[in-house]
Order: sequence, then structure tokens, then C-alpha cells
Amino acid sequence: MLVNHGMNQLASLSIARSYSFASSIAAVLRRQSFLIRARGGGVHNKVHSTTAGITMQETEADAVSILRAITPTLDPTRHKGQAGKIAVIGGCREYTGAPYFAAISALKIGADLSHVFCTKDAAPVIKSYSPELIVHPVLEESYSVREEERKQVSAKVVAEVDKWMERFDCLVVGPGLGRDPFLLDCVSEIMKQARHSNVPIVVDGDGLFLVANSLHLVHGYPLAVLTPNVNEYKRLVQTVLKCEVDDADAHGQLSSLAKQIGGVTILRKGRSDLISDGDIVNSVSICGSPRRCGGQGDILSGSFLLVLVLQYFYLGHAKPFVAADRNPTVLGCIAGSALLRKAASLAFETRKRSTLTTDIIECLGRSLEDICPAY
Ligand SMILES: NC(=O)C1=CN([C@@H]2O[C@H](COP(=O)(O)OP(=O)(O)OC[C@H]3O[C@@H](n4cnc5c(N)ncnc54)[C@H](OP(=O)(O)O)[C@@H]3O)[C@@H](O)[C@H]2O)[C@@H](O)CC1
Ligand SMILES: Nc1ncnc2c1ncn2[C@@H]1O[C@H](COP(=O)(O)OP(=O)(O)OP(=O)(O)O)[C@@H](O)[C@H]1O
Ligand SMILES: [Mg+2]
Repeated sequence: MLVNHGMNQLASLSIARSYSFASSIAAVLRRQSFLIRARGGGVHNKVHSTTAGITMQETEADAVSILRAITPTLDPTRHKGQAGKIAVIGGCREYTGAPYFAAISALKIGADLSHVFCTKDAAPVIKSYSPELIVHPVLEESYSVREEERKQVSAKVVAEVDKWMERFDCLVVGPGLGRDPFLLDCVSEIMKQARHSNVPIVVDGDGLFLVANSLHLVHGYPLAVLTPNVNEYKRLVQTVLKCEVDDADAHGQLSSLAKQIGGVTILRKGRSDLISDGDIVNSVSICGSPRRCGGQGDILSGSFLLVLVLQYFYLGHAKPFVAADRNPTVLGCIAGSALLRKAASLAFETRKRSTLTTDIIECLGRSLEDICPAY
């Protein structure tokens, strides 16, 4: 009922111009529809029994078909913002590359607007990388705030982000965030606000450090996607499952981890990317690049195609391949992984040993075009 009601409202709101009250309502309705789908997701392939005795389904995802199915056609009737607005929460004194990689990747695969919320000293650096990004210098680290001012500053930081929240289709928390305790406290509050507004949250990098110590931030939230690398995954397994990583039962352990965190979607990055929401385990093994330069995970977190997935699920335009019962966050992970790995492979073809993250970003467009031509 809620979905149909939402779709009808959306149809009448689709001509609304950017940043109007109507478009804010539409965003809320779209997110409700997305939430309903995320709660009911699942596909059914092979059934396996794991060493832990858990019955589980596993599939080598047909990533290219999924990517084709969920990529929206370019439509001249759409206005700015309808192809996606994302925000990256990250960027501090040490790390300015990571949030840039995440934010620019979203634009390169078709999002209309990409924001970065970072610390004051990181902002001019990130702005100087690209005029395309909207950079908000709002986050504060402990060194710049006196003890007695912390409560007031924290409220101000959270309010600065919250006034934009309803407009975002997806939040990416963590690339280059750093681990300053005061900053992480503020980010916890921002995540609570995002969850309250049903905004999908991709958690990566230092965001995973935060979440491993504060699981309640994502526990049971079907619109949360965690994207751990080797270290980050190890930390999650130790904290949540109270054991060590067991590669002999990689699929069973990933599925248990996702279940234990209340059905969030986890993408375990590695030679093959493994994706599960606790129901099935998908793996994406499309040939990538043998170069392991830093920043490739940041591209992935920004290019989740979640924005694109959202457009289709929100607006009810999903092409026939995308069954209504598939969890859109899982689809977003599969598509993002396939796209990044193909771009990395294309970059390596020409750059070989000198392949860098910026070269891979330059290949994101070609990667998408090869799989799903614009016309
Ligand atoms: N240009 C920028 O601004 C970038 C900024 N970034 C930002 O940095 C922040 C911290 O993120 P992170 O990924 O560097 O931290 P973490 O996961 O603790 O890894 C640290 C160490 O773990 C090891 N290690 C890694 N992989 C391994 C493996 N497969 N198998 C075994 N060991 C492995 C390896 O250690 P080593 O080999 O030196 O012992 C590695 O150096 C975060 O905010 C992130 O977003 C990055 O996104 C990069 C681009
Ligand atoms: N051994 C590998 N072979 C092929 N591709 C890989 C391999 N390891 C990782 N990848 C690809 O690179 C992407 C980034 O994974 P990685 O483990 O480098 O993340 P990360 O450590 O978070 O990166 P970042 O430096 O951005 O923080 C993965 O999604 C995966 O597709
Ligand atoms: Mg990373």
C-alpha cells in the first residue's frame, strides 16, 4: 500500500524543481519504498550446508546483467538531482584523497551532485582537486575545540549536516575520516540522523572503526552497507562473532556476521568480493587489476551505484531482470564491485605498473559504457 501510494505521489512530484519542498517529500517517499524492498530482499540459488551447519545460498552474481538492468536510461525530462545526490562524510588533516576518490567516483558513474562534509583544514585541499564537488568544512577534531565547548560545537556540526540530509539519496561514511574521538562522536550523531530519515548509509574505512565499537549505529538497519577490507573485516569478526577469520568457511562466516548485525549488507573486499545480507552470499570475481594501490576501496564506496539503484527502485522503473524481491543494497554492491573491477582492469591495460587510483577513476565511464551504452 505504502509503495503504491508513494509511487503515485512520486509521479505527480517528478516535475518538481530542485530543492523545493515537494522534492524533499518525494525523497522521503522514495526512501520509504526503498526501505520496504530492502527489508524483503532475497534471491534463491544453490543451497549449501556450511561447516557451521548453517543452511545458506550462494551465487556467483551475474554482475554485468545486474549492472545493465539497474542503470537508468538518460532521460531529457529529468531535472538535476534526479540521477542521484550523495554525500561523503570524511576528510581530515591526514587524508584528503579518500573522500575525493569516493565523491568524484559517484559523479563519474552518473550521479548529479556529490557533497563532501570534512574538517575545516581538509576542505580547501579537497576543493582544489575538483570544482565539481560541493565541499562543506564543518567537521571538527579535538585539537580545535576546547573541552567546555564540545557539546555546543557537536550540536552545530550535526545540525549543519542534518539540514541537507533529506536531499541525499545515500551517505558514504568513513573515507579518510580519521579516528579523532570527538569527530567520531559527531559522526555517530550524523549516522543516527541519517537512519532516522531512512537514508541509505555505506560505511567504509574509519567509519568501520567507529561502527565496530558502536554496533548499535547500524544494527538492524536494512539500508546499511559495510564495505570492510582485510583489516576492517578481521576487526568486525573479532568484535561481533568473538572469533578469528576462518577462510575455510568464508561464506558461512560472512553470512553469520551479516545476520548478527541484524541483516545489514556486507561487502568483504578481496581477490573476490563477497557480498551478503545474511540470506545469500554473492561473489564477484570479474578480473580487476593486479595493482593494489591505495584508494580503490574509496572508489568502490562512492560508486556503489546505490544512487542509480535507488532511482529505479524508487521510481518503479526497474527493468524486468530486477525482481521485486531482490535486496537493492545487495544489487548496489554487486554492480559497484563489477564496475570498479572492470575499470581497474581497463586502467591496467594502458598504465600497467604505473596504474594509480586516479587512472582507474578515469576508466569508470568507459567501464560503464562498455557494459551499458548511453544510447
Ligand atoms: N589517499 C588517501 O587519502 C587514502 C586514504 N585512505 C584512508 O586511510 C584510512 C585508513 O585506511 P587503511 O585502509 O589504510 O587502513 P587499514 O585497513 O588499517 O590498513 C592499514 C594497513 O593494513 C595492512 N593491510 C592492508 N591490506 C592488507 C591485506 N590485504 N593483507 C594484509 N595486510 C593488509 C597494511 O599494512 P602493512 O602492510 O604496512 O603492514 C596497510 O597499510 C581510512 O580513512 C582510509 O579511507 C585509504 O583509503 C587509502 C587512500
Ligand atoms: N587481490 C585482489 N585482486 C583483484 N582485485 C582486488 C584484490 N583485492 C582487492 N581487490 C579489489 O579492489 C577493491 C578495493 O579493495 P581493497 O582491499 O584495496 O580496499 P581498501 O583497503 O579499503 O582500499 P583503500 O585503499 O581505498 O582503503 C575491492 O573491491 C576489490 O574489487
Ligand atoms: Mg579502505
